[in-house]
Amino acid sequence: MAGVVGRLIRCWCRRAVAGRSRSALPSGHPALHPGCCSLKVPALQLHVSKTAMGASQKDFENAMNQVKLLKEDPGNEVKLKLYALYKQATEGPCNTPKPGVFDLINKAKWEAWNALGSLPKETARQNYVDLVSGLSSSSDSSSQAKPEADRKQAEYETVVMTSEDGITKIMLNRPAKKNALTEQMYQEIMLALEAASKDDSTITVLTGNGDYYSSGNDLTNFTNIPPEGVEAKAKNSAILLRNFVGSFIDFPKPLVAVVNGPAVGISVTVLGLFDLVYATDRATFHTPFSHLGQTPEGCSSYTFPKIMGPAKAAEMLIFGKKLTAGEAYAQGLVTEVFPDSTFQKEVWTRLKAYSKLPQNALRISKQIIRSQEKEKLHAVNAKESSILQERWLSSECMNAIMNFFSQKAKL
Ligand SMILES: CCCCCC/C=C/C(=O)SCCNC(=O)CCNC(=O)[C@H](O)C(C)(C)COP(=O)(O)OP(=O)(O)OC[C@H]1O[C@@H](n2cnc3c(N)ncnc32)[C@H](O)[C@@H]1OP(=O)(O)O
Repeated sequence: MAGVVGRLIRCWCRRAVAGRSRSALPSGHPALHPGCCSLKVPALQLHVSKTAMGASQKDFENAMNQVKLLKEDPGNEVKLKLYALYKQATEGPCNTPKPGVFDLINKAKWEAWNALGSLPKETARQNYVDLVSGLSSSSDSSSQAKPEADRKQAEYETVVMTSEDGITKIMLNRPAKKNALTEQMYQEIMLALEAASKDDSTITVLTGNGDYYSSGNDLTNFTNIPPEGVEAKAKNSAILLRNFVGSFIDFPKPLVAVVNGPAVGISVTVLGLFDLVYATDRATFHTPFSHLGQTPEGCSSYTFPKIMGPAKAAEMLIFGKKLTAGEAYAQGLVTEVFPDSTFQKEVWTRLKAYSKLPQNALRISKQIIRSQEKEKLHAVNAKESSILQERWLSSECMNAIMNFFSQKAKL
C-alpha cells in the first residue's frame, strides 16, 4: 500500500513542482494537482487568510514562491511535510474528517497534516519557511560551489543545524532542560533530517549542546492536553512518535550519534538505528520505561536484543538498568568510547576523514546493510507506537509523570 501511495503522491506532486499546473495556482501557494494520477482528486486550491500569516507574512509568501522555483524534486515526503505545515500555519490543527481508506492521496495528505497535532500556527509557519530555505539552499548548492565555510542551514528554534567539511551536524539545543525533546523538537529534528538527507553533505551527525546528550521525551509533552481530550493526545503522540522513529529508519546517509553526555529514553533507543555511536566516557545510557509506566520504542524491542542479547536488553528495557559508557560499549550499543578531555577533538577528526570517502559508496553500503530489515523495523515501530498509545492512558504512566513534576522524582 505504501508503494501505491508513494507512486500516487510522486505523480500528484510532480506536476506541482514542475509547475505544469501553475496556471491553476492561487496567488501565493502552489496548487498541488493530481496531474497524471489515475485517482482524480480536485486540484487543491490553498487560499491564505491574511490574518493567519502574522508578522512573517512576507517570508511565508516568499517561501511559497520559492517552492515553485525549486530546481529539484524534493521528494514526496518533503512535499507532504510542506503541505501539512502550510495547512497547520493557515488553518491550525487538522480539522477535517479522515478520508476513506481508498482515497490514498487525500488520506496521505490528511495523515501528514494530522501528525502535526497541536503545533502552533506560528511554529508551523516558521517551520515551513525553514524547510523551504533548506530546500532552496540545497538546490542552489547543487548548481554552484559554496565556500567550505561553516554554512548555517535552516533556522530552527530547538536545534542548530550546520554543515561543514562534508558533515551536516544537528545539535539538540535545549541545554537548560537537558535537551529534553518537546513536540516541536521532534518536528524540527525530522525537518532537519529531511534537509540533511537532501543536502550535499556525506555524513549526518546528531549531538547535544551542554552537559547532556538528551534526557529523552520532555515530560511536559503529556501535560498540554488538547480540547479533544487525552485519547486524542495519545493518538497524536503515537503518530508523532512513529513518524519520528521512521525518519531514522529511512535516513539514507551514514548517521552518527556523538553522545556528548548522559542519554535517556528515546534518545537511547533510536541509537540502534544509527550507523556509528561515539560516546564520551561521561555518558550514561538509561531507558527507564517501566519506571515511567511506559514501554520501549525506537525499534529497541527488536534492535536491542539483536545488539546485546535478550538478557542484557531485558535488563535495560524492562528493568531500567542504567549503563555506563563502558558497559554500553561492551554490550555493542556504542561503537567507541573516548576520554571526555579529548572526545570532541578525536571524534571530529575521525568524522572529517570519513566524510572525504566516496559519498555514493558510503550511502549504497549503508542501504545494503539497512534495507534488509527496513520493512521489519517499520512494523516494529508501528507496534511499539500503538502499545505506547495505550500505555500513555494508563494510571501507571500518569502517576509516574505526576511524581516527576510534584517531587521532581529524578531517575
Ligand atoms: C511524542 C511523544 C513521544 C514519546 C516517546 C517515548 C519516549 C520515552 C522517553 O524518552 S522516557 C524518558 C523520559 N525522560 C525522563 O524521564 C527524564 C526526566 N528527567 C530527570 O530525571 C532529570 O532531569 C535528569 C536525571 C535527566 C537530570 O537531573 P539533574 O541533572 O538533576 O537536572 P534537573 O532535573 O535539574 O534538570 C534541569 C531542568 O531540566 C528539566 N528536565 C530534565 N529532563 C526533563 C524531561 N525529560 N522532561 C521535562 N523536563 C526535564 C528539569 O525538570 C529541570 O527543569 P527546571 O530547571 O527545574 O525547570
